[in-house]
Amino acid sequence: MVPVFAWVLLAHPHEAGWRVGAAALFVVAILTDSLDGHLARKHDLITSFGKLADPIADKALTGMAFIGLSIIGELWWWVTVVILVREWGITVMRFVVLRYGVMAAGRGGKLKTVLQAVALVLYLLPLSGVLDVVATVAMAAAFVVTVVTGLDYVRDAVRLRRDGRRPA
Ligand SMILES: O=P(O)(O)OC[C@H](O)CO
Repeated sequence: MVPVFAWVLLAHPHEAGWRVGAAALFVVAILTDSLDGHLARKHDLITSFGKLADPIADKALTGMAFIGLSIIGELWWWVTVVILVREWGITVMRFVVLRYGVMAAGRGGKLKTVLQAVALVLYLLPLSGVLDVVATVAMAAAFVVTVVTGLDYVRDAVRLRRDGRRPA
């Protein structure tokens, strides 16, 4: 679904209908990812693989949205670059500390994904006026929480490595 979303976003970036289509595809994709995790928890099917793979699936989708929005000139590149460095840096770190334990997504990481999703949908939609301001505020909140939770994960990884176990 990520390539289809990217195509719809980039094909006609300044036509309102295509932007609404891109936003709708994004919502379906992110809800599918979240339903997947919900079902795994509900049916007690949580695996170490799922703990590693789920955040990667989220990042593929949100990463494409951030890059696409910067390509079409809707979002500063520096915001996209900082967020991508945080997201993929944490992913690499998860694999580096794997021998000490699986660092699953925490509450902060989940909140960050929700905030990013809300901000991205608002940016994908062809909004104007006060809603444009709401979108900017949502993106600022998502940016701050993304950076802060990234630093939290670094602290957790250092602890995990030092103690040789998963942090509480
Ligand atoms: O911040 P992360 O890397 O834990 O990612 C969080 C996930 O996307 C939540 O499902």
